[in-house]
Amino acid sequence: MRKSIATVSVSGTLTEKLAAIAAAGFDGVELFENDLLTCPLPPEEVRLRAADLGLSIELYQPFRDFEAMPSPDLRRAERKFRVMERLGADTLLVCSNVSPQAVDDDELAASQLRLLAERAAEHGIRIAYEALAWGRHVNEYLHAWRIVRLADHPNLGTCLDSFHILSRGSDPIGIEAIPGEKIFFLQLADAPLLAMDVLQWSRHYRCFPGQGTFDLAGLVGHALKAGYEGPLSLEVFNDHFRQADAGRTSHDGMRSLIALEQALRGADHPAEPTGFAFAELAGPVGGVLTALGFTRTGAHPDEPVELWEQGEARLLVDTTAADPSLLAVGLETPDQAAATEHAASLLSPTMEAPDGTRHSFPDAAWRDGFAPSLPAPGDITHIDHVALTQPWHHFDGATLFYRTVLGLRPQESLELPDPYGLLRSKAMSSADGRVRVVLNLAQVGAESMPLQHVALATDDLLATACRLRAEHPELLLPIPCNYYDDLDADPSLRELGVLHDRDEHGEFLHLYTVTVGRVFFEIVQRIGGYRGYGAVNAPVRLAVQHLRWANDLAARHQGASA
Ligand SMILES: O=C(O)c1ccc(O)c(O)c1
Ligand SMILES: [Mg+2]
Repeated sequence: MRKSIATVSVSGTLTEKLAAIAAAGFDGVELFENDLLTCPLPPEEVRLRAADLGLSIELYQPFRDFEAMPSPDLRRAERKFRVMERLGADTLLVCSNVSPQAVDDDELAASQLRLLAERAAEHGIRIAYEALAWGRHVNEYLHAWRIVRLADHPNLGTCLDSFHILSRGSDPIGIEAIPGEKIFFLQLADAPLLAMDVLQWSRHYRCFPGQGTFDLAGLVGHALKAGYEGPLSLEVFNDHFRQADAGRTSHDGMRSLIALEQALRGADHPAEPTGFAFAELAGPVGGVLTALGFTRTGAHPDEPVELWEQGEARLLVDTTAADPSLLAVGLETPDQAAATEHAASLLSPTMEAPDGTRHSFPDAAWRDGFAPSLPAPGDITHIDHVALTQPWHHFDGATLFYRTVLGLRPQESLELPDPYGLLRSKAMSSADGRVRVVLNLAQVGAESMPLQHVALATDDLLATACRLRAEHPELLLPIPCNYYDDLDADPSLRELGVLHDRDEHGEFLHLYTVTVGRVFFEIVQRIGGYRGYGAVNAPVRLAVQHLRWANDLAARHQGASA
Protein backbone atom coordinates (compact mmCIF):
# COMPACT_ATOMS: atom_id res chain seq x y z
CA MET A 1 0.00 0.00 0.00
CA ARG A 2 1.10 3.60 -0.53
CA LYS A 3 2.63 5.13 2.54
CA SER A 4 2.18 8.70 3.63
CA ILE A 5 2.84 10.84 6.69
CA ALA A 6 1.50 14.19 7.86
CA THR A 7 4.13 16.92 7.91
CA VAL A 8 3.03 17.77 11.47
CA SER A 9 4.47 14.44 12.63
CA VAL A 10 8.13 15.43 12.28
CA SER A 11 10.28 18.39 13.31
CA GLY A 12 11.80 21.11 11.20
CA THR A 13 10.90 23.51 8.43
CA LEU A 14 8.79 22.25 5.55
CA THR A 15 11.76 21.60 3.27
CA GLU A 16 13.61 19.76 6.04
CA LYS A 17 10.52 17.69 6.74
CA LEU A 18 10.05 16.75 3.09
CA ALA A 19 13.69 15.71 2.73
CA ALA A 20 13.57 13.51 5.84
CA ILE A 21 10.22 11.97 4.86
CA ALA A 22 11.44 11.19 1.35
CA ALA A 23 14.69 9.70 2.65
CA ALA A 24 12.67 7.30 4.81
CA GLY A 25 10.92 6.01 1.69
CA PHE A 26 7.43 7.49 1.96
CA ASP A 27 5.32 7.94 -1.18
CA GLY A 28 3.46 11.03 -0.07
CA VAL A 29 2.59 13.55 2.62
CA GLU A 30 -0.39 15.22 4.22
CA LEU A 31 0.61 18.84 4.01
CA PHE A 32 -0.30 20.84 7.11
CA GLU A 33 -1.36 24.39 6.45
CA ASN A 34 0.96 25.74 9.17
CA ASP A 35 3.96 24.18 7.48
CA LEU A 36 3.05 25.95 4.26
CA LEU A 37 2.29 29.28 5.94
CA THR A 38 5.74 29.37 7.54
CA CYS A 39 7.54 28.31 4.36
CA PRO A 40 9.20 30.99 2.21
CA LEU A 41 8.66 29.01 -1.00
CA PRO A 42 5.57 29.65 -3.16
CA PRO A 43 3.21 26.66 -3.46
CA GLU A 44 4.45 25.88 -7.00
CA GLU A 45 7.98 25.51 -5.62
CA VAL A 46 6.77 23.26 -2.80
CA ARG A 47 5.03 21.13 -5.40
CA LEU A 48 8.24 20.84 -7.42
CA ARG A 49 10.35 20.16 -4.36
CA ALA A 50 8.02 17.34 -3.29
CA ALA A 51 7.90 15.91 -6.82
CA ASP A 52 11.70 15.99 -7.10
CA LEU A 53 11.82 13.99 -3.87
CA GLY A 54 9.30 11.50 -5.24
CA LEU A 55 6.56 12.64 -2.85
CA SER A 56 2.97 13.34 -3.79
CA ILE A 57 0.89 15.76 -1.76
CA GLU A 58 -1.91 13.41 -0.79
CA LEU A 59 -3.94 15.82 1.28
CA TYR A 60 -4.04 19.43 2.44
CA GLN A 61 -5.31 20.14 5.94
CA PRO A 62 -6.99 21.16 8.14
CA PHE A 63 -10.01 23.19 7.08
CA ARG A 64 -11.88 23.93 10.29
CA ASP A 65 -15.32 24.97 11.51
CA PHE A 66 -17.06 25.05 8.16
CA GLU A 67 -20.19 22.93 8.30
CA ALA A 68 -23.47 23.41 10.23
CA MET A 69 -22.88 27.14 10.60
CA PRO A 70 -25.55 29.86 10.40
CA SER A 71 -23.70 31.04 7.30
CA PRO A 72 -20.91 28.90 5.77
CA ASP A 73 -17.73 30.72 4.73
CA LEU A 74 -17.28 29.70 1.09
CA ARG A 75 -14.84 32.55 0.37
CA ARG A 76 -12.38 31.03 2.82
CA ALA A 77 -12.86 27.68 1.04
CA GLU A 78 -12.17 29.24 -2.37
CA ARG A 79 -8.83 30.58 -1.08
CA LYS A 80 -7.84 27.06 0.02
CA PHE A 81 -8.84 25.63 -3.36
CA ARG A 82 -6.60 28.10 -5.17
CA VAL A 83 -3.63 27.23 -2.93
CA MET A 84 -4.32 23.55 -3.50
CA GLU A 85 -4.34 23.99 -7.27
CA ARG A 86 -0.93 25.62 -7.04
CA LEU A 87 0.26 22.75 -4.81
CA GLY A 88 -1.21 20.07 -7.02
CA ALA A 89 -3.10 18.66 -4.02
CA ASP A 90 -6.52 17.21 -4.77
CA THR A 91 -7.96 16.33 -1.36
CA LEU A 92 -8.91 18.80 1.38
CA LEU A 93 -9.49 17.52 4.90
CA VAL A 94 -12.44 19.18 6.63
CA CYS A 95 -12.58 18.36 10.33
CA SER A 96 -15.84 18.44 12.21
CA ASN A 97 -16.85 21.76 13.64
CA VAL A 98 -15.78 22.67 17.19
CA SER A 99 -17.22 26.21 17.17
CA PRO A 100 -19.87 27.16 19.75
CA GLN A 101 -21.80 28.66 16.81
CA ALA A 102 -22.17 25.28 15.14
CA VAL A 103 -25.74 24.00 14.98
CA ASP A 104 -26.72 20.45 15.87
CA ASP A 105 -28.40 19.77 12.54
CA ASP A 106 -27.25 16.96 10.25
CA GLU A 107 -29.41 18.19 7.35
CA LEU A 108 -27.77 21.61 7.52
CA ALA A 109 -24.28 20.13 7.82
CA ALA A 110 -24.95 17.86 4.83
CA SER A 111 -26.34 20.63 2.63
CA GLN A 112 -23.39 22.92 3.37
CA LEU A 113 -20.84 20.14 2.80
CA ARG A 114 -22.64 19.37 -0.46
CA LEU A 115 -22.24 22.99 -1.49
CA LEU A 116 -18.55 22.84 -0.56
CA ALA A 117 -18.12 19.64 -2.59
CA GLU A 118 -19.80 21.26 -5.63
CA ARG A 119 -17.39 24.19 -5.47
CA ALA A 120 -14.44 21.85 -4.90
CA ALA A 121 -15.46 19.79 -7.94
CA GLU A 122 -15.01 22.86 -10.14
CA HIS A 123 -11.31 22.75 -9.12
CA GLY A 124 -11.03 18.99 -9.40
CA ILE A 125 -10.77 18.79 -5.61
CA ARG A 126 -12.31 16.26 -3.20
CA ILE A 127 -13.48 16.95 0.35
CA ALA A 128 -12.67 14.40 3.07
CA TYR A 129 -14.84 14.99 6.15
CA GLU A 130 -13.38 13.80 9.47
CA ALA A 131 -15.04 13.52 12.88
CA LEU A 132 -12.75 14.99 15.53
CA ALA A 133 -13.19 13.11 18.81
CA TRP A 134 -14.01 16.47 20.43
CA GLY A 135 -16.20 17.84 17.62
CA ARG A 136 -19.05 19.96 18.96
CA HIS A 137 -21.88 17.90 17.49
CA VAL A 138 -20.09 15.44 15.23
CA ASN A 139 -17.48 13.37 17.07
CA GLU A 140 -18.16 9.78 15.98
CA TYR A 141 -16.87 8.42 12.68
CA LEU A 142 -20.23 6.86 11.81
CA HIS A 143 -21.96 10.19 12.43
CA ALA A 144 -19.59 11.89 9.96
CA TRP A 145 -20.30 9.09 7.49
CA ARG A 146 -24.10 9.53 7.88
CA ILE A 147 -23.71 13.22 7.00
CA VAL A 148 -21.53 12.39 3.99
CA ARG A 149 -24.14 9.87 2.81
CA LEU A 150 -26.92 12.43 3.28
CA ALA A 151 -24.99 15.04 1.27
CA ASP A 152 -24.53 12.49 -1.50
CA HIS A 153 -21.93 14.17 -3.73
CA PRO A 154 -19.18 12.30 -5.60
CA ASN A 155 -16.56 14.83 -4.42
CA LEU A 156 -17.46 14.33 -0.77
CA GLY A 157 -16.20 11.38 1.25
CA THR A 158 -15.03 10.68 4.76
CA CYS A 159 -11.60 10.66 6.37
CA LEU A 160 -11.10 8.01 9.05
CA ASP A 161 -8.58 8.72 11.79
CA SER A 162 -7.71 5.80 14.08
CA PHE A 163 -7.10 8.07 17.03
CA HIS A 164 -10.52 9.71 16.96
CA ILE A 165 -12.20 6.33 16.56
CA LEU A 166 -10.27 4.30 19.14
CA SER A 167 -9.79 7.04 21.76
CA ARG A 168 -13.57 7.25 22.16
CA GLY A 169 -13.87 3.49 22.42
CA SER A 170 -15.94 3.27 19.23
CA ASP A 171 -16.07 -0.15 17.59
CA PRO A 172 -14.14 0.05 14.29
CA ILE A 173 -16.15 -2.85 12.84
CA GLY A 174 -18.62 -0.22 11.57
CA ILE A 175 -16.01 0.85 9.01
CA GLU A 176 -16.91 -2.23 6.98
CA ALA A 177 -20.35 -0.76 6.28
CA ILE A 178 -18.82 2.30 4.53
CA PRO A 179 -18.27 1.79 0.77
CA GLY A 180 -14.51 1.78 0.18
CA GLU A 181 -14.65 4.51 -2.46
CA LYS A 182 -16.31 6.80 0.08
CA ILE A 183 -13.34 6.46 2.46
CA PHE A 184 -11.26 9.21 0.91
CA PHE A 185 -8.43 9.00 3.43
CA LEU A 186 -7.16 6.89 6.34
CA GLN A 187 -5.04 8.48 9.06
CA LEU A 188 -3.18 6.30 11.53
CA ALA A 189 -1.99 7.12 15.01
CA ASP A 190 -1.51 4.95 18.06
CA ALA A 191 -1.48 6.26 21.64
CA PRO A 192 -0.69 5.10 25.15
CA LEU A 193 -3.76 4.49 27.29
CA LEU A 194 -4.23 7.66 29.33
CA ALA A 195 -7.19 8.84 31.37
CA MET A 196 -7.34 12.42 30.21
CA ASP A 197 -9.23 14.89 28.06
CA VAL A 198 -9.30 13.50 24.54
CA LEU A 199 -8.14 16.75 22.89
CA GLN A 200 -5.02 16.99 25.09
CA TRP A 201 -4.42 13.27 24.60
CA SER A 202 -4.57 13.71 20.82
CA ARG A 203 -2.48 16.85 20.58
CA HIS A 204 0.39 15.69 22.81
CA TYR A 205 0.52 11.91 23.08
CA ARG A 206 -0.21 10.37 19.71
CA CYS A 207 2.49 8.00 18.50
CA PHE A 208 3.22 5.63 15.64
CA PRO A 209 1.42 2.29 15.29
CA GLY A 210 3.04 -0.21 17.65
CA GLN A 211 4.25 2.43 20.08
CA GLY A 212 0.98 2.62 22.00
CA THR A 213 -1.85 0.30 22.94
CA PHE A 214 -4.45 0.64 20.15
CA ASP A 215 -5.17 -2.22 17.75
CA LEU A 216 -4.21 -0.49 14.51
CA ALA A 217 -3.95 -3.66 12.43
CA GLY A 218 -7.53 -4.54 13.38
CA LEU A 219 -8.80 -1.10 12.33
CA VAL A 220 -6.89 -1.06 9.05
CA GLY A 221 -8.17 -4.58 8.37
CA HIS A 222 -11.75 -3.27 8.52
CA ALA A 223 -10.92 -0.41 6.13
CA LEU A 224 -9.33 -2.84 3.65
CA LYS A 225 -12.36 -5.10 3.90
CA ALA A 226 -14.54 -2.08 3.10
CA GLY A 227 -12.46 -1.66 -0.08
CA TYR A 228 -10.27 1.31 0.92
CA GLU A 229 -7.50 1.77 -1.64
CA GLY A 230 -5.86 5.03 -0.56
CA PRO A 231 -2.62 5.43 1.35
CA LEU A 232 -1.86 4.48 4.93
CA SER A 233 -1.03 7.87 6.38
CA LEU A 234 0.58 8.56 9.76
CA GLU A 235 -0.79 11.61 11.53
CA VAL A 236 0.94 12.12 14.85
CA PHE A 237 0.85 15.10 17.17
CA ASN A 238 3.52 14.46 19.78
CA ASP A 239 5.58 16.86 21.89
CA HIS A 240 8.69 14.69 21.66
CA PHE A 241 8.43 14.10 17.91
CA ARG A 242 8.19 17.83 17.37
CA GLN A 243 11.67 18.17 18.90
CA ALA A 244 13.34 14.97 17.81
CA ASP A 245 15.48 14.46 14.72
CA ALA A 246 13.21 14.42 11.64
CA GLY A 247 15.21 11.70 9.92
CA ARG A 248 14.99 9.35 12.88
CA THR A 249 11.28 10.02 13.38
CA SER A 250 10.51 9.44 9.70
CA HIS A 251 12.51 6.23 9.77
CA ASP A 252 10.56 5.04 12.83
CA GLY A 253 7.31 5.95 11.08
CA MET A 254 8.25 3.85 8.07
CA ARG A 255 9.22 0.95 10.35
CA SER A 256 5.83 1.19 12.06
CA LEU A 257 3.99 0.97 8.73
CA ILE A 258 6.08 -1.97 7.52
CA ALA A 259 5.35 -3.78 10.80
CA LEU A 260 1.66 -2.92 10.42
CA GLU A 261 1.59 -4.42 6.93
CA GLN A 262 3.31 -7.54 8.27
CA ALA A 263 0.71 -7.79 11.04
CA LEU A 264 -2.07 -7.42 8.44
CA ARG A 265 -0.60 -10.39 6.59
CA GLY A 266 -0.55 -12.31 9.88
CA ALA A 267 3.25 -12.41 9.72
CA ASP A 268 4.35 -10.88 13.02
CA HIS A 269 7.78 -12.25 13.91
CA PRO A 270 8.90 -15.44 12.18
CA ALA A 271 11.35 -16.56 14.86
CA GLU A 272 10.84 -14.92 18.25
CA PRO A 273 13.84 -15.02 20.58
CA THR A 274 13.87 -17.95 22.98
CA GLY A 275 16.67 -16.95 25.33
CA PHE A 276 19.77 -14.86 25.92
CA ALA A 277 22.76 -16.31 24.09
CA PHE A 278 24.96 -13.73 25.85
CA ALA A 279 25.28 -10.17 27.02
CA GLU A 280 28.45 -8.37 25.95
CA LEU A 281 30.17 -5.98 28.31
CA ALA A 282 33.12 -3.73 27.76
CA GLY A 283 35.85 -2.70 30.12
CA PRO A 284 37.60 -4.06 33.20
CA VAL A 285 34.77 -6.05 34.80
CA GLY A 286 36.68 -9.29 35.44
CA GLY A 287 37.01 -8.55 39.17
CA VAL A 288 33.29 -8.06 39.67
CA LEU A 289 32.46 -11.11 37.57
CA THR A 290 34.84 -13.28 39.57
CA ALA A 291 33.27 -12.03 42.81
CA LEU A 292 29.83 -12.87 41.43
CA GLY A 293 31.00 -16.44 40.80
CA PHE A 294 31.72 -16.29 37.05
CA THR A 295 34.62 -18.18 35.49
CA ARG A 296 36.59 -16.92 32.52
CA THR A 297 36.04 -19.94 30.30
CA GLY A 298 37.56 -18.80 27.05
CA ALA A 299 39.20 -16.06 25.04
CA HIS A 300 38.63 -15.27 21.39
CA PRO A 301 41.65 -16.27 19.27
CA ASP A 302 41.61 -13.11 17.12
CA GLU A 303 39.71 -10.48 19.08
CA PRO A 304 40.21 -8.98 22.54
CA VAL A 305 37.05 -10.68 23.78
CA GLU A 306 36.68 -13.05 26.71
CA LEU A 307 33.88 -15.43 27.55
CA TRP A 308 32.74 -15.61 31.18
CA GLU A 309 30.18 -18.20 32.31
CA GLN A 310 28.11 -19.35 35.23
CA GLY A 311 25.23 -21.78 34.76
CA GLU A 312 23.48 -20.72 31.58
CA ALA A 313 24.56 -17.10 32.04
CA ARG A 314 27.13 -16.17 29.41
CA LEU A 315 28.91 -12.83 29.29
CA LEU A 316 31.31 -11.65 26.63
CA VAL A 317 33.80 -9.05 27.75
CA ASP A 318 35.57 -6.72 25.34
CA THR A 319 38.66 -5.98 27.37
CA THR A 320 39.93 -2.99 25.40
CA ALA A 321 37.51 -0.32 26.70
CA ALA A 322 38.47 1.75 29.74
CA ASP A 323 34.96 2.36 31.08
CA PRO A 324 32.62 -0.55 31.76
CA SER A 325 29.41 -0.54 29.77
CA LEU A 326 26.90 -2.93 28.23
CA LEU A 327 27.61 -3.12 24.51
CA ALA A 328 25.49 -5.82 22.99
CA VAL A 329 23.00 -8.61 23.50
CA GLY A 330 22.95 -11.90 21.60
CA LEU A 331 19.60 -13.64 21.38
CA GLU A 332 18.79 -17.27 20.74
CA THR A 333 16.15 -17.97 18.11
CA PRO A 334 14.78 -21.13 16.51
CA ASP A 335 15.58 -19.75 13.04
CA GLN A 336 18.58 -17.47 12.80
CA ALA A 337 18.21 -16.72 9.08
CA ALA A 338 14.52 -15.84 9.37
CA ALA A 339 15.09 -13.63 12.43
CA THR A 340 17.96 -11.76 10.76
CA GLU A 341 16.00 -11.32 7.54
CA HIS A 342 13.02 -10.06 9.52
CA ALA A 343 15.21 -7.40 11.18
CA ALA A 344 16.41 -6.27 7.76
CA SER A 345 12.82 -6.08 6.47
CA LEU A 346 12.16 -3.62 9.31
CA LEU A 347 15.02 -1.38 8.15
CA SER A 348 17.38 -2.66 10.84
CA PRO A 349 19.99 -4.87 9.15
CA THR A 350 22.53 -4.08 11.89
CA MET A 351 20.00 -4.42 14.75
CA GLU A 352 21.42 -1.43 16.58
CA ALA A 353 18.86 -0.20 19.11
CA PRO A 354 18.07 3.51 19.44
CA ASP A 355 20.19 3.65 22.62
CA GLY A 356 23.22 2.36 20.72
CA THR A 357 23.26 -1.21 22.09
CA ARG A 358 23.77 -3.81 19.39
CA HIS A 359 21.57 -6.85 19.20
CA SER A 360 22.12 -9.98 17.18
CA PHE A 361 20.84 -13.47 16.56
CA PRO A 362 24.20 -15.27 16.61
CA ASP A 363 24.35 -18.69 15.00
CA ALA A 364 24.80 -21.73 17.20
CA ALA A 365 28.55 -21.82 16.50
CA TRP A 366 29.27 -18.45 18.14
CA ARG A 367 30.99 -20.15 21.09
CA ASP A 368 33.25 -22.38 19.02
CA GLY A 369 35.91 -19.73 18.57
CA PHE A 370 36.31 -19.44 22.34
CA ALA A 371 37.44 -23.06 22.94
CA PRO A 372 35.68 -22.80 26.27
CA SER A 373 36.56 -24.70 29.40
CA LEU A 374 33.89 -25.69 31.90
CA PRO A 375 32.72 -23.04 34.35
CA ALA A 376 32.92 -23.70 38.08
CA PRO A 377 29.52 -24.33 39.64
CA GLY A 378 27.88 -21.20 41.13
CA ASP A 379 24.55 -19.76 42.27
CA ILE A 380 23.68 -17.93 39.07
CA THR A 381 21.52 -19.91 36.66
CA HIS A 382 20.92 -17.55 33.71
CA ILE A 383 20.39 -13.97 32.59
CA ASP A 384 16.95 -12.87 33.81
CA HIS A 385 16.81 -9.52 32.02
CA VAL A 386 18.78 -6.57 30.80
CA ALA A 387 17.78 -3.01 31.63
CA LEU A 388 18.71 -0.27 29.20
CA THR A 389 18.33 3.45 29.76
CA GLN A 390 16.90 5.28 26.76
CA PRO A 391 17.44 8.95 25.93
CA TRP A 392 14.05 10.64 26.53
CA HIS A 393 13.46 11.45 22.86
CA HIS A 394 14.18 7.86 21.76
CA PHE A 395 11.80 6.11 24.13
CA ASP A 396 8.94 5.53 21.65
CA GLY A 397 11.43 4.55 18.95
CA ALA A 398 13.01 2.05 21.34
CA THR A 399 9.61 0.53 22.14
CA LEU A 400 9.00 0.07 18.43
CA PHE A 401 12.46 -1.42 17.86
CA TYR A 402 12.18 -4.02 20.63
CA ARG A 403 8.60 -4.86 19.71
CA THR A 404 9.02 -5.23 15.97
CA VAL A 405 12.67 -5.99 15.20
CA LEU A 406 13.19 -8.33 18.17
CA GLY A 407 9.59 -9.52 18.46
CA LEU A 408 9.22 -8.76 22.18
CA ARG A 409 5.81 -8.02 23.70
CA PRO A 410 5.09 -5.00 25.84
CA GLN A 411 4.43 -5.76 29.50
CA GLU A 412 3.98 -3.30 32.34
CA SER A 413 4.67 0.42 32.01
CA LEU A 414 5.37 2.32 35.19
CA GLU A 415 6.03 5.81 36.41
CA LEU A 416 7.66 6.10 39.82
CA PRO A 417 8.90 9.16 41.66
CA ASP A 418 12.58 9.08 42.51
CA PRO A 419 14.68 11.75 44.24
CA TYR A 420 15.44 13.69 41.07
CA GLY A 421 12.51 13.05 38.79
CA LEU A 422 10.04 10.52 37.62
CA LEU A 423 11.31 7.13 36.52
CA ARG A 424 9.40 5.96 33.48
CA SER A 425 9.94 2.35 32.59
CA LYS A 426 8.51 -0.16 30.20
CA ALA A 427 9.13 -3.88 30.32
CA MET A 428 9.05 -6.10 27.26
CA SER A 429 9.43 -9.84 27.06
CA SER A 430 9.22 -12.85 24.79
CA ALA A 431 6.04 -14.92 25.00
CA ASP A 432 7.63 -17.45 27.35
CA GLY A 433 9.46 -14.84 29.47
CA ARG A 434 12.90 -16.24 28.62
CA VAL A 435 13.98 -12.91 27.12
CA ARG A 436 13.13 -9.82 29.13
CA VAL A 437 14.21 -6.26 28.51
CA VAL A 438 13.41 -3.25 30.67
CA LEU A 439 13.56 0.16 29.03
CA ASN A 440 14.08 3.05 31.40
CA LEU A 441 13.71 6.65 30.40
CA ALA A 442 16.79 8.74 31.12
CA GLN A 443 16.06 11.64 33.44
CA VAL A 444 16.36 15.03 31.88
CA GLY A 445 19.37 16.58 33.56
CA ALA A 446 20.60 13.26 34.94
CA GLU A 447 24.08 14.12 36.07
CA SER A 448 25.82 10.87 35.29
CA MET A 449 25.87 8.63 32.25
CA PRO A 450 22.65 6.67 31.84
CA LEU A 451 23.07 3.39 33.67
CA GLN A 452 22.51 -0.07 32.24
CA HIS A 453 22.33 -3.32 34.09
CA VAL A 454 22.30 -7.06 33.68
CA ALA A 455 20.01 -8.98 36.03
CA LEU A 456 21.20 -12.49 36.86
CA ALA A 457 18.87 -15.19 38.18
CA THR A 458 19.50 -17.43 41.15
CA ASP A 459 17.37 -20.10 42.84
CA ASP A 460 18.36 -19.05 46.35
CA LEU A 461 18.93 -15.36 46.67
CA LEU A 462 19.37 -15.41 50.44
CA ALA A 463 22.24 -17.89 50.10
CA THR A 464 23.83 -15.78 47.34
CA ALA A 465 23.43 -12.65 49.47
CA CYS A 466 25.01 -14.40 52.48
CA ARG A 467 27.99 -15.48 50.45
CA LEU A 468 28.52 -12.04 48.86
CA ARG A 469 28.12 -10.30 52.23
CA ALA A 470 30.80 -12.56 53.73
CA GLU A 471 33.24 -12.46 50.81
CA HIS A 472 32.66 -9.13 49.01
CA PRO A 473 30.64 -6.74 51.18
CA GLU A 474 32.10 -3.79 49.26
CA LEU A 475 30.32 -5.02 46.14
CA LEU A 476 26.76 -4.74 47.48
CA LEU A 477 24.72 -1.60 47.13
CA PRO A 478 23.72 -0.68 50.71
CA ILE A 479 19.97 -0.34 51.28
CA PRO A 480 18.65 2.30 53.72
CA CYS A 481 17.29 0.82 57.00
CA ASN A 482 14.07 2.81 56.60
CA TYR A 483 13.18 0.66 53.61
CA TYR A 484 12.76 -2.34 55.91
CA ASP A 485 10.62 -0.61 58.54
CA ASP A 486 7.71 -0.63 56.11
CA LEU A 487 8.32 -4.07 54.67
CA ASP A 488 6.12 -7.00 55.59
CA ALA A 489 8.70 -9.71 54.84
CA ASP A 490 11.30 -12.04 56.33
CA PRO A 491 13.51 -10.06 58.82
CA SER A 492 16.65 -11.63 57.35
CA LEU A 493 16.18 -9.43 54.29
CA ARG A 494 17.22 -6.43 56.38
CA GLU A 495 20.46 -8.04 57.51
CA LEU A 496 21.32 -9.11 54.00
CA GLY A 497 20.30 -5.90 52.25
CA VAL A 498 17.85 -7.77 50.02
CA LEU A 499 14.83 -6.06 48.43
CA HIS A 500 11.39 -7.58 48.10
CA ASP A 501 8.30 -7.31 45.93
CA ARG A 502 5.21 -9.40 45.27
CA ASP A 503 2.50 -9.49 42.63
CA GLU A 504 -0.61 -11.64 42.22
CA HIS A 505 1.55 -14.46 40.84
CA GLY A 506 4.38 -14.68 43.34
CA GLU A 507 7.27 -12.97 45.08
CA PHE A 508 10.56 -11.41 44.06
CA LEU A 509 13.85 -11.09 45.96
CA HIS A 510 16.67 -9.01 44.57
CA LEU A 511 19.88 -7.16 45.33
CA TYR A 512 22.12 -4.77 43.43
CA THR A 513 25.86 -4.44 43.10
CA VAL A 514 27.60 -1.10 43.12
CA THR A 515 28.12 0.54 39.74
CA VAL A 516 31.27 0.06 37.67
CA GLY A 517 31.56 2.56 34.81
CA ARG A 518 27.98 2.77 33.65
CA VAL A 519 26.92 -0.76 34.50
CA PHE A 520 25.83 -2.62 37.58
CA PHE A 521 24.46 -6.08 38.21
CA GLU A 522 21.29 -7.20 39.85
CA ILE A 523 20.73 -10.67 41.26
CA VAL A 524 17.14 -11.79 41.32
CA GLN A 525 15.01 -14.70 42.45
CA ARG A 526 11.52 -15.17 41.06
CA ILE A 527 9.33 -17.17 43.44
CA GLY A 528 6.16 -18.69 42.08
CA GLY A 529 5.13 -17.00 38.87
CA TYR A 530 6.19 -13.42 39.72
CA ARG A 531 6.13 -11.45 36.45
CA GLY A 532 7.53 -8.04 37.36
CA TYR A 533 10.96 -6.53 37.85
CA GLY A 534 10.84 -5.12 41.38
CA ALA A 535 10.28 -1.70 39.85
CA VAL A 536 8.73 -0.37 43.08
CA ASN A 537 12.20 -0.62 44.58
CA ALA A 538 13.95 1.24 41.76
CA PRO A 539 13.60 4.64 43.50
CA VAL A 540 15.45 3.23 46.52
CA ARG A 541 18.23 2.06 44.23
CA LEU A 542 18.34 5.39 42.37
CA ALA A 543 18.57 7.34 45.63
CA VAL A 544 21.48 5.22 46.88
CA GLN A 545 23.23 5.35 43.51
CA HIS A 546 22.85 9.11 43.44
CA LEU A 547 24.30 9.53 46.95
CA ARG A 548 27.27 7.36 46.09
CA TRP A 549 27.82 9.25 42.86
CA ALA A 550 27.75 12.59 44.68
CA ASN A 551 30.13 11.30 47.38
CA ASP A 552 32.56 9.97 44.77
CA LEU A 553 32.50 13.30 42.99
CA ALA A 554 33.15 15.20 46.22
CA ALA A 555 36.01 12.83 47.10
CA ARG A 556 37.55 13.32 43.66
CA HIS A 557 37.29 17.10 44.02
CA GLN A 558 39.01 16.90 47.38
CA GLY A 559 41.67 14.66 45.93
CA ALA A 560 42.24 17.09 43.08
CA SER A 561 42.49 20.16 45.31
CA ALA A 562 44.67 18.44 47.98
O1 LIG B 1 -6.05 18.40 16.55
C1 LIG B 1 -6.61 18.82 15.54
O2 LIG B 1 -7.16 19.91 15.49
C2 LIG B 1 -6.68 17.94 14.34
C3 LIG B 1 -6.65 18.48 13.08
C4 LIG B 1 -6.70 17.65 11.97
C5 LIG B 1 -6.78 16.29 12.13
O3 LIG B 1 -6.81 15.43 11.09
C6 LIG B 1 -6.82 15.76 13.40
O4 LIG B 1 -6.90 14.43 13.52
C7 LIG B 1 -6.75 16.56 14.50
MG1 LIG C 1 -6.86 13.34 11.74
